[in-house]
Amino acid sequence: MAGPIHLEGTTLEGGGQLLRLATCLSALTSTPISITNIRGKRSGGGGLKAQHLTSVQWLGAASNARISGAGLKSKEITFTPGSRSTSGLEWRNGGEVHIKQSTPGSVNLVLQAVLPFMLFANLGSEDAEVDEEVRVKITGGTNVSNSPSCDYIEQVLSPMLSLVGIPPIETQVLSRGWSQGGARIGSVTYTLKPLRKPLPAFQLRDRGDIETVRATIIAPKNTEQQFRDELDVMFERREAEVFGGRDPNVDTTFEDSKHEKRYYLLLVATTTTGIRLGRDWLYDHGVRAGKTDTVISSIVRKVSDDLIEEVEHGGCVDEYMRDQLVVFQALAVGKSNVYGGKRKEVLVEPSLHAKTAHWVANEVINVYFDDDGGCKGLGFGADTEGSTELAIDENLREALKKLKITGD
Ligand SMILES: Nc1ncnc2c1ncn2[C@@H]1O[C@H](COP(=O)(O)OP(=O)(O)OP(=O)(O)O)[C@@H](O)[C@H]1O
Repeated sequence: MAGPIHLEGTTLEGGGQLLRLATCLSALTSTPISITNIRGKRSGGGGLKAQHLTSVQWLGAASNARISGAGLKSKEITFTPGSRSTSGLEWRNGGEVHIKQSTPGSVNLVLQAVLPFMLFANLGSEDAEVDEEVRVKITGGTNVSNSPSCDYIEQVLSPMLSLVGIPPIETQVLSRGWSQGGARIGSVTYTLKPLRKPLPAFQLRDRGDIETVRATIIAPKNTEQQFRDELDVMFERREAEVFGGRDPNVDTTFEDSKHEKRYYLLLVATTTTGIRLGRDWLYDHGVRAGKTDTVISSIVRKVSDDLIEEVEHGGCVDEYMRDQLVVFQALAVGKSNVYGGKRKEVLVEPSLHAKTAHWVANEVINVYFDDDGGCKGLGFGADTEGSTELAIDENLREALKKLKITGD
């Protein structure tokens, strides 16, 4: 029998996303994998942090996997899932799933690892009551640097997934949990509906015009007015860059961060075709007396610069969505396309995270991403994997051409 598929953890981005995607695809498709040098490109020696370990253990339990080597800081694991037919619905526990972290590790990186499993796992399982909702409560950090915030999940990821055919995911933040330095553990409940049918291929090609921008500010209460004023000035000055020729439509919400060192801003643009582009920044340092204005204006400047860059490329995904959609393209039935936009007439290259996700999907389930962001998915859960299209061998196609019969 062939051994597990080996993945070298320093490949491309070489971080935690490689591990999350690989174990999730492994668990779903019952494909044994081994990963060496886990998070090998991260400082501090790499290896599994609590957040990564939580995800691996949850996926392992849900797929009846044998896991060897998994512990805090471990750099190598072998993950051998049991047969999915025996996993059934055990992981759902009557529609409730509770994943506890005792550290403020990002709840949304745990979600990133487990969500595709939860959505797809019951496809093809005869006993599955697939229309039942699942409430997933995860504790940890709700707003953590270098990861999606709960606000991003609610305002960007969930609406984008709805556009590609995943039922809307409802977000309920029960309490905020902030990352290191005065860490606080929070919790959030996501309510989702596992898929009843294989995911059809999807096309995200038409960006449309920017219709609205929503600004979400979470900061110490006494900074609300400064933030609002700074945003008003920015939008007045940069209206044309954000909205093109359309009337500006900005909606701003403010929440007290209840933490003197936590300033968070998320800007989300929604287009006429329903596309969402989001950019954010969590500023988590102390602010010296008299410097609050400077800090707020640099947060607003940075996030608006980033959003405008996303608007200007004309693509249907922001940098982060692009890698987070990869798993859905990889599992869909048929060829999905995601237009990433152009800068100076040249296609925007996928980020290193996106290229890493392409590589992992190729290694574990043998699907291929082309340079334009297209991928013919595995067709997970379909009777014949990947086959809504009639598969015609190239030789046969040539022969048919000679007979003037097309196979298209
Ligand atoms: N500001 C953001 N908004 C939305 N998503 C984000 C943001 N920053 C990062 N991400 C996403 O979070 C994921 C981070 O992956 P990464 O491999 O860096 O994870 P990690 O577990 O933090 O790894 P490591 O600890 O090894 O850095 C990627 O999917 C990336 O798109």
